[in-house]
Amino acid sequence: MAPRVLISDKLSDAAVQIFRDRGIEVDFEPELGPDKEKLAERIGDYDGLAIRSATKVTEKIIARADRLKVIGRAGIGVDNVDIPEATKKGIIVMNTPFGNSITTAEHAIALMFALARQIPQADASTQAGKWEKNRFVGTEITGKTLGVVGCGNIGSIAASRAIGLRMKVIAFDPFLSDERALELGVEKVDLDALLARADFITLHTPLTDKTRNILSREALAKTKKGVRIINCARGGLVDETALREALDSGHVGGAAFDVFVEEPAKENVLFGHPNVVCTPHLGASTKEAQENVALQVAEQMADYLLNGAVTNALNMPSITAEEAPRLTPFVKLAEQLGSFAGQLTETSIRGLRIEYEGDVAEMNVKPLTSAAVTGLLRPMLQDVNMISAPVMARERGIHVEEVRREQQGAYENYIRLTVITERQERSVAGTVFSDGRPRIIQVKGINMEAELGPHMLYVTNEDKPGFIGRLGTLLGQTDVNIATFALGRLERGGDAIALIEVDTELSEGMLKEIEALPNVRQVKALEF
Ligand SMILES: NC(=O)c1ccc[n+]([C@@H]2O[C@H](COP(=O)([O-])OP(=O)(O)OC[C@H]3O[C@@H](n4cnc5c(N)ncnc54)[C@H](O)[C@@H]3O)[C@@H](O)[C@H]2O)c1
Ligand SMILES: O=C(O)[C@H](O)COP(=O)(O)O
Repeated sequence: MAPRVLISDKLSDAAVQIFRDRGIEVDFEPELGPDKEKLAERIGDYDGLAIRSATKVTEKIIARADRLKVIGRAGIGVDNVDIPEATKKGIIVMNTPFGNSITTAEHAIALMFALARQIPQADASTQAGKWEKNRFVGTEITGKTLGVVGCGNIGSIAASRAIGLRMKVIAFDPFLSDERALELGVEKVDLDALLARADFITLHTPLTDKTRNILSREALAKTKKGVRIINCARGGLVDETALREALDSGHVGGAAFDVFVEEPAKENVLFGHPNVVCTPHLGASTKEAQENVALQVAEQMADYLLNGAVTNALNMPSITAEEAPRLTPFVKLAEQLGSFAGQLTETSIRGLRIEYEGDVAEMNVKPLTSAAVTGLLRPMLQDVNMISAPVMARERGIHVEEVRREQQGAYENYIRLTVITERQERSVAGTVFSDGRPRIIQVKGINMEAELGPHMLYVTNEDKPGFIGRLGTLLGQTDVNIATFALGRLERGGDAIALIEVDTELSEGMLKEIEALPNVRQVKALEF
């Protein structure tokens, strides 16, 4: 069945065409985005949801999204998506981090000019027939200082445009390296220095707990008299009430806002001030940017739904379209190894070491590690998936270590997973043969070769004659059919392991009877 995608926001038509060309069924219903009730009713029918900022993908929507595999944001900000809930449910959230950056930086520069020359006010006055030449005396921006708060993709483009306009650019961004600042030609400063020196301040950070009200009342008080403030990033970065007061007192000379604490902003404390310029979240709204993000998000979502390739996901490591088919059998092996170890572990897990050897060590092992952790945690946490597993392991204090060795041993590729508990370390290893099917090749240091089926019987025993016959007879007497039988031992007469695939689920009573056989140490039914 072809995957189905819902576009619930005003995306460029280009996205619809891409989905169709790739054989994906698509419903383009931009009116559903703002209608939470209707969206909740419909979301259960779709594998993919493509959005901009008008669709709020809340916990409630996600709870009804039983088929949903991917949410694609045609744009940058994903603060309208409940990512932890999506993660719990195994839904990938992806965005298009660069497609609208230039356009948004240009909007910030446009707003800076609008403030410097009061263009919207002068336009309104002129068209009202007033010709107020003396009222609109502006300020030249050449030689002025622009303070950039958040010098990432958009902030750095805005900085480069401002440098081109012969401004001096200073930037506050704790994650901006000295090398990058040098390369951009900006001076790295702390926030207080930026506030004290900037003639214009432009904000380009995401809205986080750290950046909320980064321009607070106190911060605004530290700015230079007459400063002009531009916000094209997110509402909530500036205390709007405090800014209004600073505008009223004349301390702040002007403010140009594209984003607001509450959107759509039908009313706002900034509205009506003569030195305020507002646009309705237009930062990304150019034909070029909208085509970029729509095309990109549709391609990314189609790649994921059709081939398992992951690009620009916020809750999953990337997998390219080329590597996706190659990784698939290894993902299965890693999950089986994790599940094997998880089902045998009864005490709390402290750590997990995953060793990749041979060919597989040269692959993108991040998804394999996620699969191994998923398998390991599933016996304890039913709802875990490849997307949520790394977060869940971290939350439970399970330290995950990846080791890669490119040299080959006896196998072309080899994955060994070691679970570390308070009491012991237990390892299980496997490989993928050229038939693309995973095999278990070592359990607790004992070599064997077993393919895992849905119902497995795991028995550890002392290597003594007669054991296999007794076990076979017992299973036969109770009508349990053996599909495959793999054996291994440390040495003659030493520890031995039997891994047997049976056609039916094993009852508790059956397991007890096997446990009672001579020389048996441990018996476990494993499900895969
Ligand atoms: N108005 C619009 O239509 C529009 C369009 C596109 C993007 N945006 C918004 O613009 C913002 C920036 O987007 P981007 O693509 O440049 O993001 P980005 O991730 O490339 O850059 C953000 C920068 O903020 C910095 N930062 C993080 N925390 C900080 C802090 N506490 N103090 C200072 N700097 C901090 C980061 O180090 C990073 O360099 C986002 O919020 C995005 O949603 C708005
Ligand atoms: O984060 C973004 O990409 C911008 O805020 C654009 O939002 P929009 O797609 O709703 O215009």
